[in-house]
Amino acid sequence: MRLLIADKLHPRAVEELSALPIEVIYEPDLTKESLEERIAGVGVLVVRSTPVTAAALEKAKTLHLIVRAGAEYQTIDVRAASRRGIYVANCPGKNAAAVAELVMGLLIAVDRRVVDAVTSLRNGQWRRGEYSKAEGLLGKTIGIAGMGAVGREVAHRAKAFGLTVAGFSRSLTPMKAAELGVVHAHSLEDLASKSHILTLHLPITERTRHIVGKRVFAALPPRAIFINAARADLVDQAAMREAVVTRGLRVGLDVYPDEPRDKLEYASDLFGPQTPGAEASGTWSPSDSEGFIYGTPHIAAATDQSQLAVATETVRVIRSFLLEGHVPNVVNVTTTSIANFQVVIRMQDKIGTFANVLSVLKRHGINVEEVTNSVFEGGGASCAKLRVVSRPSEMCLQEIRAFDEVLHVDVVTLPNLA
Ligand SMILES: NC(=O)c1ccc[n+]([C@@H]2O[C@H](COP(=O)([O-])OP(=O)(O)OC[C@H]3O[C@@H](n4cnc5c(N)ncnc54)[C@H](O)[C@@H]3O)[C@@H](O)[C@H]2O)c1
Ligand SMILES: O=C(O)CC[C@@H](O)C(=O)O
Repeated sequence: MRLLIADKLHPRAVEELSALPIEVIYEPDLTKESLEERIAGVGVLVVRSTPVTAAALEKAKTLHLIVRAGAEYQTIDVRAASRRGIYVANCPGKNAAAVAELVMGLLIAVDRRVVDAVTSLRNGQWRRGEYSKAEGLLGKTIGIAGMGAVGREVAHRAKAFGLTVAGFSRSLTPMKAAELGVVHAHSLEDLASKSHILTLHLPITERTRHIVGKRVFAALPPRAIFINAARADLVDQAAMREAVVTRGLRVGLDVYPDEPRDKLEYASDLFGPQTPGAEASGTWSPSDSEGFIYGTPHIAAATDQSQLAVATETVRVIRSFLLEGHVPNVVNVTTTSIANFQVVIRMQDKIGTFANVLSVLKRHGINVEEVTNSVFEGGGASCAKLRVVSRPSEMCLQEIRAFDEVLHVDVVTLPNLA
């Protein structure tokens, strides 16, 4: 089988994958288009940000598994993969610490105007008075939207800075919030109204797209700090820029709506003055009462620690698939079965017995949803468990029992498996 790594992956993982019984092809520069040309004949695909489209999957006749070496998987057409019976797995939480570290970095950088202070020193200036006006973090409240892997890492670090943590998240109940030591918010606006700092750690979905707009910014106090190291499309960009001008919002970003993929240039007016008509110049820096935007070029997950943790998890997923037939972190296998009954069949482990049982079920119009089969020591007998939607009739069961090789047949109503 062939394994194609279509993005940069930590060298240690490439080495470990090469020790598995699979031919490893490392092509980190593949793009959406060139992947379509290279995917034929591949059994396992590893990607980070290279998109996997339905068009590529059309050509992926031998593909079994796609591993996204990262947290989310929206760059993969998961529906198209599911239609073709291809597993999609990810590496949840493995880069969370690195993202949280950058969030804390952006937070302090924004509060202390570190970037402008350094720029000023680089220009030969000593503007100590101007850069001595930070508000400080101790005693403030940070609102965390999305208390998943990254959100919790941020909470942990924020507490060490003496911040009160408030959280809003889909499944965060007041009781769970109390257990985590965070103030519970029942909505994003409620969270903003309780916070001096708002940081986003939500996934992008149809429900969360542009979830942060005018009302959320209006609920934040003037001069609040806003951090987004999650996804740009969570935010109404125009509303954010307006809040910078009208409410002195101070912003730290790692993600952008128009991130360049294969270029080294990024022409943007985001980091200059936001006031309409104000001229940007190389030496412009915000006054101490002005809002502003700082940014990093989508590097939150890019620490060596994080890349190694993600790569190690990628190897674990592939090794488990190849050696045990099990896919950890799979995201596209249904977890809710429509089966209502389990047919338990003990039989002699002989060629054709199982096929005979299936042909009886087929004749009686019964579709099998899930199957497990265990072989007993010595190899003489096996026990198959077939999950089905409708209860097989007595006649159907009698036909199965009539085979000499069938030792016992039982039907159990799910989820009562005793
Ligand atoms: N900048 C980067 O390099 C970088 C790196 C890693 C992750 N990320 C992004 O950070 C985000 C969070 O990552 P994570 O690993 O913590 O994910 P996660 O799945 O562990 O956490 C997401 C949290 O959001 C909550 N949530 C989902 N939908 C919600 C909704 N509609 N309303 C309220 N809460 C909702 C979930 O319950 C969960 O607690 C993702 O968007 C991810 O892509 C960015
Ligand atoms: O691979 C990367 O560096 C991007 C990471 C991040 O955006 C993710 O979704 O995990």
